[in-house]
Amino acid sequence: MIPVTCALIHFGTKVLAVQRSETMKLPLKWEFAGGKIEAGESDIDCVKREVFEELNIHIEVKQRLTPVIHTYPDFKINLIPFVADYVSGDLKLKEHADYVLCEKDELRNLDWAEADIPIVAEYMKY
Ligand SMILES: Nc1nc2c([nH]c(=O)n2[C@@H]2O[C@H](COP(=O)(O)OP(=O)(O)OP(=O)(O)O)[C@@H](O)[C@H]2O)c(=O)[nH]1
Repeated sequence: MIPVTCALIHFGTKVLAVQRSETMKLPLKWEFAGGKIEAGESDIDCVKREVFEELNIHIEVKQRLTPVIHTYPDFKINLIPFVADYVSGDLKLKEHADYVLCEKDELRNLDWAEADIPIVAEYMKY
């Protein structure tokens, strides 16, 4: 099972979602920025590192949501979500096809990676 972190990043009242590119696994699905935990790395250090690598921004982690274990046809992940605030940096997409800043109730309209669906549902009640 692959441990993966992701961040629901607040920009004021909005939250950031990113779209996977056509060449990534789960092409064109929406997700929260993040990635695989490296050996010896904490989950919070991981999410901060991945967000900077993917988006060129710094975040402050505020809260951990409930992890989701999800089995895709060819791999299984433990997806660990964090709510975070944007701190600094110009947002630049390094890997993703697109991004959107959504109000909470707009998140449901995106075509999410399956593992993210329970996270979006929990965040609705947050
Ligand atoms: N970062 C991130 N990954 C997610 C989310 N939901 C979800 O199913 N994943 C899956 O978790 C896996 C690990 O994320 P990653 O971004 O480090 O991996 P990747 O597939 O881009 O890299 P890879 O091609 O080197 O394996 C991906 O296969 C991705 O599809 C999410 O919200 N954020």
